[in-house]
Order: sequence, then structure tokens, then C-alpha cells
Amino acid sequence: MLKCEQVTYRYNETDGIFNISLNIEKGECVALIGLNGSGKSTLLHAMAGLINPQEGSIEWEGEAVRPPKVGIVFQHPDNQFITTSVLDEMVFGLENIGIPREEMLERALAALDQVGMRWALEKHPMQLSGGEKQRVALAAILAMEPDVLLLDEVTSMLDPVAREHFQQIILHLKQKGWTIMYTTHLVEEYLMADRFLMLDHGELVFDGDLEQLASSTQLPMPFTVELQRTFGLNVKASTWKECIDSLWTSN
Ligand SMILES: Nc1ncnc2c1ncn2[C@@H]1O[C@H](COP(=O)(O)OP(=O)(O)OP(=O)(O)O)[C@@H](O)[C@H]1O
Repeated sequence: MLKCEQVTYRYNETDGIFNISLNIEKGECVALIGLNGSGKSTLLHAMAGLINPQEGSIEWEGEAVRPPKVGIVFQHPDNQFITTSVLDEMVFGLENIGIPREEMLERALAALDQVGMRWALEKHPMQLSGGEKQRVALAAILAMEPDVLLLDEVTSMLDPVAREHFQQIILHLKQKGWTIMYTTHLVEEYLMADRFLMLDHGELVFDGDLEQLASSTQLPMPFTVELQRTFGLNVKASTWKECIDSLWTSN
């Protein structure tokens, strides 16, 4: 379990995150939402051990969080690359955490397979498209086998096709039992989460499921949820097809 207790990280008097307490269970897929500047990235950075809260504690299974236990992928993959080939990029991270040489290639290839990027092994990261770079950035983190995967607006720069591909990868990781927390401003991406945490001015103001989110906030909802609400159906994460099927059977 990832446990945040009364975490405060202050940039100044008004900006930052304030007194955040929450637990994330193993295998949960959590969407961290909130307006621009509400503190989402700051919370993820604190959870990844990249910044140290001035107050409170963040622990995974009773120990202070630190990479590689917690892995984070950022909105702009370019910031994550430091080597000149995809293979070197994968190996660099693994070397840093002391993975034996013979295991490195195996791990790197398995992670690249998970995101469909093995073909790019010899490429310079800068020769890849934005979506491909983002998949390699994710693979580099997956190869380190973190217990918790944090994704900070990872699809926001992608075109609709690349975005859908990336969302499928996240859903696949979720099905495999990864513990995931992601931030997004795209309401359709709410459908990937089991649970929602909402920040407002650095404070945690909501913790609940999709149905509770839809009934207790004024936020725009994914189209299928709006449809369910319009027709008086129970709100749940549904695909288009499931939504239409339940509309047919409700009459
Ligand atoms: N390095 C910094 N120095 C000072 N203030 C900062 C710094 N980084 C962020 N802030 C401020 O802290 C607040 C929270 O920022 P943060 O980036 O965590 O929000 P966010 O919810 O991730 O926003 P967005 O949705 O726009 O990505 C904002 O008011 C921001 O201006």
C-alpha cells in the first residue's frame, strides 16, 4: 500500500499541496484530477520521491518512497531521454538500479514488447514521433518494474490514434494488476480508473468512484456517462457498445 500522511509541499503561501492524506492499494488504478494548478503534478512528484515534502510522510509498504519502487512518466517524453539510442536509454535506467548485465537485455526487450516498440531498439529517441517517444519513455520505466506507476498527463501531447494506443497499453497494464495513478484533463480517460482523487488549490477534496464523482460534482463526464445519466441508468464505466446495450435492455 502507498500511504500519504498529512503531506504538505509548499512553493509559497498559496501554491503547493497541503495536508494530503490518502492510501493507494496494490492493483488500484486511480485518476488524479483537478483544475490547472491544483497540485496534481506536485503530488505525483512527491509520491515519486522527486521532491521532499516539508511536512508529512509518503511510504510504500512501510518504507520511504524512492525510485525505482515508484516510477513516473512525464507529459513531455523528451525531458526523459538522455542517451542516443532506445536500447541505451533502456539500459541506462537498469544500470542505475544495479540490474545484472545478463538480465538487462531481457528486461529491456520485454518492456519494449509491452508497448510495441521493440522495432525501435537501434533508433535515436529523437528520430521517433511523439507517441513513439512516449511509449519508449513508458517502457524505460516498466523495465525497472516499479511497484507503483505514476503517469503525469502522458497522453495530452498525442494525436487521437497514438492516444488511443497509449490508453490501451494503460488498460492492459491495469488488467495485469499494476498499481497506477494517472493525471488527466480528458474526461474520456476517466473511464480507465477505478477510483478518483480530486485536488482543489492543493487540497484533496474528493475521493470516490465514478458514480460518486458524477453525482457529487458538476464536472463534465465522459459521453457514455452523460448518456447513462440522461436515461436514468446506473452510472458506470462503459464502452459505447455496453452503454447502447444497456439502453436497449432497460426499455
Ligand atoms: N517550481 C515551482 N515554483 C513555484 N510554484 C510552482 C512550481 N511548480 C508549480 N508551482 C505552483 O504550484 C501550483 C500547483 O502546480 P502543479 O503543477 O502541481 O499543478 P497541476 O494540477 O499539475 O497543474 P496542470 O493541470 O496545469 O498541470 C500551481 O499554482 C503552480 O503555479
